[in-house]
Amino acid sequence: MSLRIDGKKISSDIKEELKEQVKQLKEEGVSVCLAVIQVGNDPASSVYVNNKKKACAYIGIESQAYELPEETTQEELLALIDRLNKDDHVNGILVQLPVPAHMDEKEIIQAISPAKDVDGFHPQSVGALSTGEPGFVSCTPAGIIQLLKRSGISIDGKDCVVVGRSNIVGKPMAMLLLRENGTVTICHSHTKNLKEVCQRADILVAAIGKPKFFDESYVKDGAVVIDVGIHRNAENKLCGDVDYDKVADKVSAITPVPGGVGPMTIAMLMNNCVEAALRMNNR
Ligand SMILES: NC(=O)C1=CN([C@@H]2O[C@H](COP(=O)(O)OP(=O)(O)OC[C@H]3O[C@@H](n4cnc5c(N)ncnc54)[C@H](OP(=O)(O)O)[C@@H]3O)[C@@H](O)[C@H]2O)C=CC1
Ligand SMILES: Nc1nc(=O)c2c([nH]1)NC[C@@H]1CN(c3ccc(C(=O)N[C@@H](CCC(=O)O)C(=O)O)cc3)C=[N+]21
Ligand SMILES: [Mg+2]
Repeated sequence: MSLRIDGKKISSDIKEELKEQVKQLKEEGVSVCLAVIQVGNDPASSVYVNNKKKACAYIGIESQAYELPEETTQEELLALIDRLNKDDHVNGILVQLPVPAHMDEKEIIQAISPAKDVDGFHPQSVGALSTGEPGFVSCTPAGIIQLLKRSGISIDGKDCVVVGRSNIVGKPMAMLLLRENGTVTICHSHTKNLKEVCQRADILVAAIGKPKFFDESYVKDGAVVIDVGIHRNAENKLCGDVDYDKVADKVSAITPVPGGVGPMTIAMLMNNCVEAALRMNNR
């Protein structure tokens, strides 16, 4: 029997804590406001953006939604970001990724003030994470650390294998596991003997974006498996990078998709917004 790590429950515990904190702050005259920018209308992005708005409403965070047309120019988007950077009422700014192909994602990320970078994607935030300075941490990996901690799973001294090296998931994940004193290996598409490397993991984080890629042959008996992948099939059913049914019996703990890492990403975004408001008010 393995533990099914309940991200839905843990994220709702965190949202409950944040709701209480936001209520307290309001009484002290401090409000929290997140600006969410979506360019174009990719349906998957719209689902996530909606989940973010709902979470804001639940916690008592004001959300401003900017739904810009696909044809928006880079200059128009940069002008909006500049305006939001200067608006003292706005604490967090998020540009939903991916942006349309004609836009420069790197320049957009760098335009957001690090003080409002609740996604933790700005190079200054990334640098702060790696040197241990205060700064915003990418929500998905931060959420995974919370899932482990709140499930009583220790990271200290464990062999951690992260498969995937994207700037928003794999790399910050590795850095956070290192900060928690894990022994960290990062794998990617050039890794030789991927299966053998994964079989050594006490904690395996799957973030490659390939549906049900990891079956029982990739995991050690009793390992902890974190599934970051999210895929929607023709019947609108969600699955992860891990073949849950094949892996679950062999491991000590595993996150499901949906209801695992995804809800935690949203909860950590809310946490970063509250953090941004606290800092802007010198708390
Ligand atoms: N639940 C959540 O909150 C979130 C979920 N996601 C999901 O997580 C998954 C990963 O997202 P993201 O990090 O943005 O993905 P990217 O596509 O940016 O990165 C994928 C990474 O996986 C590596 N990779 C791809 N195929 C293989 C393979 N066969 N063997 C080993 N490594 C491989 C790539 O290697 P290389 O660098 O060599 O190309 C790359 O580093 C997606 O399914 C995404 O939808 C993402 C963000 C949040
Ligand atoms: N600037 C930016 N910041 C992001 O944080 C960001 C982004 N762009 N682009 C896309 C990825 C993906 N992402 C998810 C958020 C919530 C769920 C989530 O709530 N998942 C639910 C299911 C949701 C559903 O029904 O589809 C679950 O797994 O249970 C998933 C994925 C944030 N991302
Ligand atoms: Mg994120």
